[in-house]
Amino acid sequence: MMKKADNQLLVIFGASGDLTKRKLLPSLFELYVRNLLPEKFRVLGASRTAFTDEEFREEQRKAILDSPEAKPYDPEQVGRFLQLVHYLSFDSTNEAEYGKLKERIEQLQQQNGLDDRIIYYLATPPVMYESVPVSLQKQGLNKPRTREGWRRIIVEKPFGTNLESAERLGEKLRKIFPEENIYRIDHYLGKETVQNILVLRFANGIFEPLWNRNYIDSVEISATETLGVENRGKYYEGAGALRDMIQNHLMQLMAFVAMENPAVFDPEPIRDEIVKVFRAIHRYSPTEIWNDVIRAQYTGRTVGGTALPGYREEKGVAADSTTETYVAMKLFIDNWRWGGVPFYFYTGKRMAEKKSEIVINFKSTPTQMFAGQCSGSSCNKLTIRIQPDEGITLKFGLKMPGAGFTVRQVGMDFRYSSLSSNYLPDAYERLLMDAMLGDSTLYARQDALEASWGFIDPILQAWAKKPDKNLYTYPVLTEGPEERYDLLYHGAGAPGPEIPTGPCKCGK
Ligand SMILES: NC(=O)C1=CN([C@@H]2O[C@H](COP(=O)(O)OP(=O)(O)OC[C@H]3O[C@@H](n4cnc5c(N)ncnc54)[C@H](OP(=O)(O)O)[C@@H]3O)[C@@H](O)[C@H]2O)C=CC1
Ligand SMILES: O=C1O[C@H](COP(=O)(O)O)[C@@H](O)[C@H](O)[C@H]1O
Repeated sequence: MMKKADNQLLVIFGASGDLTKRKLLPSLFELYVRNLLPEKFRVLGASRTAFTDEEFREEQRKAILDSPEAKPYDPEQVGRFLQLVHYLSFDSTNEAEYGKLKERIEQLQQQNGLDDRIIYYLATPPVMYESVPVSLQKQGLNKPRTREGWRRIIVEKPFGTNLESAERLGEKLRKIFPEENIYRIDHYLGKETVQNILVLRFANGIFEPLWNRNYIDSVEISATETLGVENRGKYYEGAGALRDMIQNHLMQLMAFVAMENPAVFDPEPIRDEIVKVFRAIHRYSPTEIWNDVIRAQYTGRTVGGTALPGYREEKGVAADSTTETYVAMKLFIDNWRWGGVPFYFYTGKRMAEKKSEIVINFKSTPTQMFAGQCSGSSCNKLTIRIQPDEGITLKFGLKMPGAGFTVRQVGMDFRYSSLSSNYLPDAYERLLMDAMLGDSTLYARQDALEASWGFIDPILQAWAKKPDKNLYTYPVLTEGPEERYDLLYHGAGAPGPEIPTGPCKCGK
C-alpha cells in the first residue's frame, strides 16, 4: 500500500498554460483515481486569464477527457476530482496582487480544513522563476505559520540557460526557500524505466563485476523525437537541443548508468553520487569541442504528399537561425570505473523515430573461433529501452541447432507490457507524488545542475563564437546528419564502436 502525503494545498502559477493542461492536471487526476492524493487536498491555479472556478474546471475537464493519452475515464469521476480544483485570476508579475493570493490561500485552507502545507509549482515562463518567489517572500508566503507546516517550491525547466544564470537562480531561490524544499524538475527522472536503471544495477549481483572499463566498450544514450518544435519555436530558438535535452535529461541518464552505489538509498547520498559523476566528466579542450560534438538542423521535405517544414520555416524561428535541433557527441568520464570508455549522446527533433534508450556495448571475445561469431563492440549489448516498448534486452551469441558450430545472435528480453499489472505512470505523477511526500530523490540538486552546466557552457560559448561551424542539416524524419559518422565515430582519431544508429553488423 502506497503511503499518502499529509493534507496540503498545491498552487500552480501559469495554470492557464499548456503544461498544466497536458501534464499536471491529468497526472493529479490519475493520482486521484488511484486514491493516492492526500485525504484533504486542494489545487489553486493562478494566472492572468479570467476564469471562474467553474470555467477553469471546464477547461481542464476537456483536457483530461480529450487528451491523446486519455484512457476511457468516467466523466463523473473527472467531475468529482475537479471539485478539488480552484482558480484565481492573478498577475504574478504584479506584487500588489500577492495580497489577493494570500487571502485566497487562507480561505481555501480554512474552508477545507487544510494544515499550513503548500507546494508552489512554477509553470510560468522562465523569466518569472525569480520574481514569483521574491513576491511570495514579500507577503510572508514562503514560510509556514505553524511548526508542522511547510512550503515547497517546484521549478520547471529550464533552470538557467548557462552556468551563470543557473547559479544566480539557485542563489536567489535559496535565500527564500531552504535547499531541501526546492524541487527542480527533470521529468526523465520520473520515468519508471529510468528509475529501474538503479534497481537493475544495485539490486542484482551479476552486473556490477562487468560494469566498468574492463568489460564495457562504450555506452550510447539517445533520445530522438519525430515531432518538431511545434508551437514552442520561440522558446526553442533560445534553447536548442544541447540545453533542451542534453544538459538535463541525457546527463541525468548518464549519471544513473555511471554512478557508484550510494551508501543508503536516500535522496542525499544518491544525489551526492550524481554530482561526482558530473564533476568527473572530461572537460573538452577547444579542439575536442569541434571534433567530438556535432550539431544540425532539420530541413523540410515532402513526405507522403505532405510538405513538412524545415526548422527555419517553423513559427517563431528566425529564417537564418543557427539553433541546433540535433546534437551528437562523444564524452568521457575521467575516473577509475570509466576512464577511456566513450559515452555517446545523440538527440534530435523531427527524426525517423521517437525513441529513448541506453545501450551498454560490452567488449567482445579476444578471438573468434566459430562460424558466424560476432566481433566488434555490439555483440553483447544490454539495451535499456526508456520509451517506447519499455524494457530491457541482453544480446549474446548462441549455437544454431544442428551440425557444426554456427553462432547466431539472440536477445533475452524483458518487456514492461508483459508484467501482470502493466500500468506505467506518467513521469509527472511520480514526481508530483514525491514532492507531496517530501522526497526529493528524483529531483535535481543545485550542485548537480551547476556541474552539468559547467560541462555544457564551453560548448555553448564555442558555438556562439562560430555559429555556423559544424552546423549540419538532416532532412525531416531521417536518422540525422551524415557527418555524424565521420566526426563522431572515426574522425577524432580513436577507433569508435560501430555506428550507434546503424543496424548491428552481427546478423540477427
Ligand atoms: N509545456 C511543456 O510540455 C513543458 C513546459 N515546461 C516549462 O514549463 C513552463 C510552462 O510551460 P507551458 O505551460 O508550456 O507555457 P505556456 O506559455 O503554455 O503557459 C505559461 C502560462 O504562464 C502564464 N503567465 C504568463 N505571464 C504571466 C503573468 N504575468 N502572470 C501570471 N501568469 C502568467 C500564462 O497564463 P496567462 O496568460 O493566463 O497569465 C500562461 O498560461 C515553462 O517554463 C516551460 O519552459 C517544461 C517542460 C515541458
Ligand atoms: O523536456 C523536454 O522533453 C521533451 C521530450 O520528452 P519525452 O518524455 O517525450 O521524451 C521534448 O520534446 C522537449 O522539447 C523538452 O523540453
